[in-house]
Amino acid sequence: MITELAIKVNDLSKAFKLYKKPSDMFTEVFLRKPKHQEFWALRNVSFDVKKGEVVGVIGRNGAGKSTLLKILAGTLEKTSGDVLVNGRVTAILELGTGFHPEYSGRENIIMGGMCLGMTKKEIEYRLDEIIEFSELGDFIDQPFKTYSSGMQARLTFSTAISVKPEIMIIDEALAAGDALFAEKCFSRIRDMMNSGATFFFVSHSLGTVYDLCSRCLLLHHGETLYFGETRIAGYKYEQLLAAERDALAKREVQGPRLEVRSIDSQTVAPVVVEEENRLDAEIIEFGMVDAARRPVSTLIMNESYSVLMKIKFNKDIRNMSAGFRVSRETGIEIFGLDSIMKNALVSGKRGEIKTITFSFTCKIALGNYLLGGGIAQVFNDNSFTVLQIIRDVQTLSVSGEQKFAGVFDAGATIRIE
Ligand SMILES: Nc1ncnc2c1ncn2[C@@H]1O[C@H](COP(=O)(O)OP(=O)(O)OP(=O)(O)O)[C@@H](O)[C@H]1O
Repeated sequence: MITELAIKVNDLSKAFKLYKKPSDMFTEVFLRKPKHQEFWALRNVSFDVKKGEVVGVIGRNGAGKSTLLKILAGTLEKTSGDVLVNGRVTAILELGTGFHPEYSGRENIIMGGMCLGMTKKEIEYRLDEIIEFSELGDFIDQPFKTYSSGMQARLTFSTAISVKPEIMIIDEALAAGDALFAEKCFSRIRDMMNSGATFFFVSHSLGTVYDLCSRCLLLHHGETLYFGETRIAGYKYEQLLAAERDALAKREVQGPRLEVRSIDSQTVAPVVVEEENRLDAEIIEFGMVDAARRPVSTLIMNESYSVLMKIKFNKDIRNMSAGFRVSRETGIEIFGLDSIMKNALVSGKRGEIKTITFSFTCKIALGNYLLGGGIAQVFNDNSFTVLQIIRDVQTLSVSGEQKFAGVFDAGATIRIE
């Protein structure tokens, strides 16, 4: 039933006209000579969002996410297709949209609230609550133009949620706030979800999407690559990223190239493509799994996981060390283990396949990480030869409730005497 839908988009396309120089636009308008090229930012996108549903939009830069949100919010014209938005919409598209740079935060809340359809009386009634939520303190009376992007995000979000929208459309606005403010917003979003509000939002953080969304739209070059179950959308997005990272890291990887099989096939762990050029031993499967040994890419704090590594021996090898690393996207290693560190060396005969399981409890901070691994042959004098290194083959994100400061939970305790 259409009334149960908050958003329905059918075959939506958007073309932008690109002109080589500004004068071409005038030539086109006045002389009626076509002087533009068409660029399709969205092509035949269809999906629907049920009332009370939280749907995420993911995709690489330029995929068409903002264009889609602007069309839904009514600030951009579509080229073709049907768009139905059923309910009172509040959109946070760009930080500070509708706010006046010279006015103070307080004045902008009043103006912004009125733009969102509140009466002056209603806003004045809620003003203290909005300022308190924004945590801007004394800065609330400073001009908006002096605010950092995080402070702008605080004011924008605090004002927008005060109207109690039926449908909330958010374009990555929360990313500008710090982690604590984002947490507070997420908890408010959860409250609003429970009271039946519909959310449609863009995020570059898969952890956030996994945390909040029931379904997810993956856009790629303006087209729908996938719409449906959030984990599958996230996995397909990771495949895209991994393929591009793989292309970049190709020169660093020794041995055969890795590919990630589709989640629709039987196995989801990365699998080696067969090639002539065999290594003495090679990693044929590698990836993160949960306690039930199902492949995962989102780790929940304090739950148990394993890194599985399957090695195939192409000749008899004695004493091999296998290892993995979990790193920040900046390259800083956060944790890992080499089997030699635990005096656990792996040996095998030609044709044999061995599976190594590294188990751990997730004690790292919320955020995104990369998983890599490698194998090396260890000799009697403790020297070694690297056989294969696979860098950053999987993107991981950690979610849950963080009850420690920094990047690692060392189990610090408190005693008050
Ligand atoms: N006004 C415009 N005129 C011409 N091209 C545009 C315009 N707005 C967007 N585009 C193009 O449309 C494509 C989609 O842009 P959009 O901003 O929707 O991407 P996005 O997925 O939101 O990217 P990001 O993650 O970087 O915010 C891009 O190639 C962009 O250059």
